[in-house]
Amino acid sequence: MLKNSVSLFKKQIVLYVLLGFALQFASAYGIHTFQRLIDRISLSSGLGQLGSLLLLYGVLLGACALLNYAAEYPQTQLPRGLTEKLKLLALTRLSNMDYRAYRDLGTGELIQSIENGAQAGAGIVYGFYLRILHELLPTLLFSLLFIGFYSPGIMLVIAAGYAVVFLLTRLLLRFLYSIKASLLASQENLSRYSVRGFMELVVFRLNRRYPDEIRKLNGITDDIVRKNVQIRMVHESFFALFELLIIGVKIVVLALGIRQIAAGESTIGTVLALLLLIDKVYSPIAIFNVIYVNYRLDRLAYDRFERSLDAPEDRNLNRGRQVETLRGSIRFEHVSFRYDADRPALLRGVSFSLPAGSSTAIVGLSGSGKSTLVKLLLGLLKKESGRLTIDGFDIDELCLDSLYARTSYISQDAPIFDDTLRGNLAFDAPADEAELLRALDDVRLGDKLRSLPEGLDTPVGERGMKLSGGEKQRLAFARVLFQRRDLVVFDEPVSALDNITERRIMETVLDRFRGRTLIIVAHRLHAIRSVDRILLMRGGELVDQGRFEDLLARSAYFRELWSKDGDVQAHG
Ligand SMILES: Nc1ncnc2c1ncn2[C@@H]1O[C@H](COP(=O)(O)OP(=O)(O)OP(=O)(O)O)[C@@H](O)[C@H]1O
Repeated sequence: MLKNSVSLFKKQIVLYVLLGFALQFASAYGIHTFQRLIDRISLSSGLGQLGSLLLLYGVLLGACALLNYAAEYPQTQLPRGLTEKLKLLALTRLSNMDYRAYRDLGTGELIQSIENGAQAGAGIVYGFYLRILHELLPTLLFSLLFIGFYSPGIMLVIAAGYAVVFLLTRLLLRFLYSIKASLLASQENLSRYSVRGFMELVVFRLNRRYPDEIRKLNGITDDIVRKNVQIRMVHESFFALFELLIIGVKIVVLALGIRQIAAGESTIGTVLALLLLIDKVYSPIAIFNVIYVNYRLDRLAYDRFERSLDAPEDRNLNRGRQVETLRGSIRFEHVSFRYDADRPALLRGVSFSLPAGSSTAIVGLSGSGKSTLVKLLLGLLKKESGRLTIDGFDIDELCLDSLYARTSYISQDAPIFDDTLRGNLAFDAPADEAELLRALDDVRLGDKLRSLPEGLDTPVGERGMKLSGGEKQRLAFARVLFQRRDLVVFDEPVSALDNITERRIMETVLDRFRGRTLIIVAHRLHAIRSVDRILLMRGGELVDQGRFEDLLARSAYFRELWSKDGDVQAHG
């Protein structure tokens, strides 16, 4: 992902590096010009040329200021741009991810890991590689060039200083590495616990868990603050030691310089220029050590981020035979599936065949595998064995994205997302307002809509929090009615509806989708009495199938379910 995001900023990167070389050349040449100026004045020689030297010095200082200003543009754009693009690339990867791998990711941890990882990725590119190319390399190159010109012997003192700095850094890194690793883990934990606390107010309030949750988060926050302070203090100790080292080198150079001036072997200008160049030549090495430490720490966060998104892609989401038209005949032949390799298969040898344009209900007790079956049929989960065809084509050969263009699905868990009513019905696609209203009227949400001052532009809140459970389900129904796709799959769409609303909506749905393939997972059997076929699931097996009356007549298990359903209706 890092390479992809870098390739988006090629031009800015080249500009940034060139500006760095130009700037450091102007700066080092400026010091050299300064030395010549001082020597002309102190030695009172050639004062006639002072004006042109002064002008050159001014031009070089001015060029430094302008180049510094010009560098502000890529300097601001690159780190921000790289961070944001990495986040987008993370979402792109997520959008193609295998559904099961996605289910295994924890939202809170993932969000924090993406935030940390995107910043770390930008830190690696901008804070490390580009800083070396833009600043450290040119500074070092031009400073050494001019120092070599004045006094090659000083290079030895500089080399000895470099060795000390490197030894210090190695010690530092080992220490910082372990603090950073545990800091990242604490940050992800903090995010995980706070996200669940923020999202699940009712669960935590009614179970009276907030004081404990806050206490737990308090401990983690203290730990994060402590580790951040530790990292900072260790970093700063390096700078303090480094400054002492430079002071030592400068005193030695000054002492030698004074002796040489007294002996007439050097000039005041040369000693001043050397002192300035020593600062310049050491600063890249100090900066390098700090950014190298940061680079290694960023790598830690970035690798964590890559790992969390390093899940397999859905192999036929965007590949395979395009579904141009969908008649909707579905066939399962001895299909088996398991969630965990070390546990027995959940679905075993399931076989059935649904003609195009028929309506089917899948019924059975909780945990019998109904939702799993539906997710296999939609290609979200992949079967372990057997054959599953849609319109005669093996689902593994179909391009799922083209199947989804012709399919509507309402999942069991909140099918509503954070947007307006209009957004939840039509996403961002332009939609005919009258049609949207008709769909809302069909699910008895028309009156509610007309009472809202913002109408279709009313926000529904995160996961539809501003709607009742039944309104959420009805809004999801309205989306499906509005979409009018060829294959429609509902996974327990009516659990939050009262009997009267449920019956009306089911009648509307069966009527509107007559002639299209309709599959409904249902707990309440009275709602699906009129479907063409019922699949009866028990413990991961398809134990019977047929019309409602036929099953009632021949299946004791179906009668048992029906009698429980009757109890609910009688008491509900
Ligand atoms: N991601 C998963 N990993 C492991 N096991 C899972 C996973 N999802 C579901 N299961 C298990 O598979 C079994 C069947 O689940 P499924 O959701 O298909 O049942 P269901 O018949 O739709 O139940 P319900 O009527 O309660 O929705 C359950 O025992 C469930 O715990």
